[in-house]
Amino acid sequence: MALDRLIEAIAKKQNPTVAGLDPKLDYIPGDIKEKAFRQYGKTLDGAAAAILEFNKGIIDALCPIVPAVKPQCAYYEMYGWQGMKALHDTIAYAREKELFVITDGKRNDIGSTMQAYAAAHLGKTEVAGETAAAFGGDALTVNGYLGSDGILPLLDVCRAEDKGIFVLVKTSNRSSDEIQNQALEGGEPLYETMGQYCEEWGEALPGKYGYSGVGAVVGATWPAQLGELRGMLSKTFFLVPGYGAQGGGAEDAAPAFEQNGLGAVVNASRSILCAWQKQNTAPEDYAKAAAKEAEKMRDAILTKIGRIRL
Ligand SMILES: O=c1ccn([C@@H]2O[C@H](COP(=O)(O)O)[C@@H](O)[C@H]2O)c(=O)[nH]1
Repeated sequence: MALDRLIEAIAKKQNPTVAGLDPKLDYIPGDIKEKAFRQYGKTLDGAAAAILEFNKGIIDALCPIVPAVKPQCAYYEMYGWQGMKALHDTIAYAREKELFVITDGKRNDIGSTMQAYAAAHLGKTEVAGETAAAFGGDALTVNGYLGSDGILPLLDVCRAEDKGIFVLVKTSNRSSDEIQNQALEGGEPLYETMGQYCEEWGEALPGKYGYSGVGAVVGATWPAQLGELRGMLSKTFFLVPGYGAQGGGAEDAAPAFEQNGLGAVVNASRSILCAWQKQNTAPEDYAKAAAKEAEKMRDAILTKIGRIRL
């Protein structure tokens, strides 16, 4: 089961974090952009070339440190098909370096359309009897708020292709309580019900460490809810965004973990990608600065949760 691979990588590297690859052009050193623009002009091709070179530098520096990366589709889609090619090439490069790839697409739709998303991001696409993996990540973030028919098609693909999903349960953004905290008939907040669905959907994808292939997204910006959901959802592994730029810290993320240090992987994107700007590092050392920031994040979380034991 795919999340077993993530869990093993977390334990091997003693690092329960994932580096987000959200490569805005503003975060990319001038030299990389100028080189790409000289070759392709200030065009979508030029932007995509700069993004790919930047990402490769980040991946090279981070692959001994982090178990996983999380490219956010939006930052690639905004550069058209050229950006989507950079997403494809980034995923392929990260997997070559044996990193677990969580594609952050937050996809959802009716069942038939979900089959297409499942093929695109987790499985294979059929072309006249031949098949090919379109993007080839290891897991995809999805929105469960359309209900089971939007999730079930993914589970078949996850089982067949050894992939996983992370379902939005309690998102990190400030206004997530407007809808996700609404009390249902029994008085429980909506996010709890979504969490229970993750446990139910996960029964189809059991894993060897007690967690299923259906994970939940729960923000580090909501530590009380993180702890509450950790207590309720014993088989659901958490993807925890909101660390760093959104204000969450190690203490906030800690309730996502069990006593053995398992249970969650914490994401940071901007704080890692922009570390060179914050630390006032020379632009050519952007990847070293990212590695330093990733180590700092790892150490801060390990100080709170202790050694990770399988
Ligand atoms: O609840 C959610 C779900 C996803 N995200 C995504 O995670 C990263 C966070 O980036 P930072 O720069 O570390 O804030 C980004 O891709 C979001 O789209 C989230 O923040 N919250």
